[in-house]
Amino acid sequence: MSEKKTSRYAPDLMAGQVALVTGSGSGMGRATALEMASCGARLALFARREEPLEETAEMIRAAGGEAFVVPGDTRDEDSIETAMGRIKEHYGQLDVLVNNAGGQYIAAARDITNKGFEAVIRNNLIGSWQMTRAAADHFMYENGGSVVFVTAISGRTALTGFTHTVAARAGVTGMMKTLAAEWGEYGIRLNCVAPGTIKTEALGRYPIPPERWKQLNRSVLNRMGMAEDIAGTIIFLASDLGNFITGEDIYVDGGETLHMGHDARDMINPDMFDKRERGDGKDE
Ligand SMILES: CCCCCCC/C=C/C(=O)SCCNC(=O)CCNC(=O)[C@H](O)C(C)(C)COP(=O)(O)OP(=O)(O)OC[C@H]1O[C@@H](n2cnc3c(N)ncnc32)[C@H](O)[C@@H]1OP(=O)(O)O
Ligand SMILES: NC(=O)C1=CN([C@@H]2O[C@H](COP(=O)(O)OP(=O)(O)OC[C@H]3O[C@@H](n4cnc5c(N)ncnc54)[C@H](OP(=O)(O)O)[C@@H]3O)[C@@H](O)[C@H]2O)C=CC1
Repeated sequence: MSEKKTSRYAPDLMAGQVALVTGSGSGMGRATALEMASCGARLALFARREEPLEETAEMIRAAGGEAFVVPGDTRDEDSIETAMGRIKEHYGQLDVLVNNAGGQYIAAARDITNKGFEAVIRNNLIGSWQMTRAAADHFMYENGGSVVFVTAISGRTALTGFTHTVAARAGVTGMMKTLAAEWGEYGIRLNCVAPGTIKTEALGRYPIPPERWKQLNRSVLNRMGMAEDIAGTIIFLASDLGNFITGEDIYVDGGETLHMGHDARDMINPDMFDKRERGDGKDE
């Protein structure tokens, strides 16, 4: 028997709860699933590829937790229905949904075709809607629950090369707020977490070397975000700690969106505050 992993939160914070995390085979989804399990939640793990999900499940079980793999695609209604049915059969309940799955490609707006735009909207907006609607239909209208969406910092700032996903994420935030207003009466809370640049497997899929990511990093905390930084905030919102929070949008970006109107380092002297260079901060 392995030793139970120590949680940053109380080990019984989510005891008795079942949580479904999409995109939990890697990155922020995996970190969230692992930490929720260490808080006592029983996990349902959802993504397209089964193998990474099984790895996450093994990590949870090795730490003494409970996890169940339900492969599926957030864009495919049938696979969502199958997943909900299997969760009902296996756990009999669903209290928390984390809509974390997503992804896009980088392209200048003038190179994005209508088909490409629609594909990214389907992956990042419609997928989250379909998951949320199914969770409400099958479980949450009756028993209440909590839904957390992972979006992006684009609510506060432009992201050139990402027009399609910026539109999708803005759609998610608007949808979340409206659902929060409509579904409060069912005891369903909905919130967003907007990550800055987070060091996950996904960044490796861009043609940018790790050292370059450090230079590109604009967090005033002088380090890149880690998946655990996002997981902690998702759990805060999803669990009873966030019991009176709904319709909120929390930025977890290390100050990346502070937007200094003027930076005295650029205007006067790059060393006037300290001698560190951008991106040499503690990174992990
Ligand atoms: C929120 C942004 C913050 C950015 C901060 C920086 C940090 C980044 C964080 C991340 O988001 S990490 C994610 C990294 N990316 C990935 O993991 C890849 C994700 N991409 C996909 O999963 C798919 O490409 C898709 C977006 C879901 C589309 O897949 P789908 O199967 O639905 O469509 P396709 O048939 O593949 O393509 C349809 C259409 O879309 C256009 N297209 C797709 N891929 C590309 C590409 N790489 N480059 C240019 N265009 C693309 C294209 O028009 C396709 O049509 P056809 O040309 O094939 O007819
Ligand atoms: N890393 C970053 O800096 C930022 C990331 N984000 C967003 O945060 C979320 C998590 O990112 P991160 O952990 O970095 O990324 P990852 O790519 O590591 O994780 C995303 C996961 O989503 C799953 N997924 C993608 N599309 C679907 C789908 N249609 N149905 C089911 N599962 C799907 C993928 O698994 P599989 O392929 O097996 O389906 C993958 O494991 C994503 O939405 C991302 O776009 C936002 C801002 C910044």
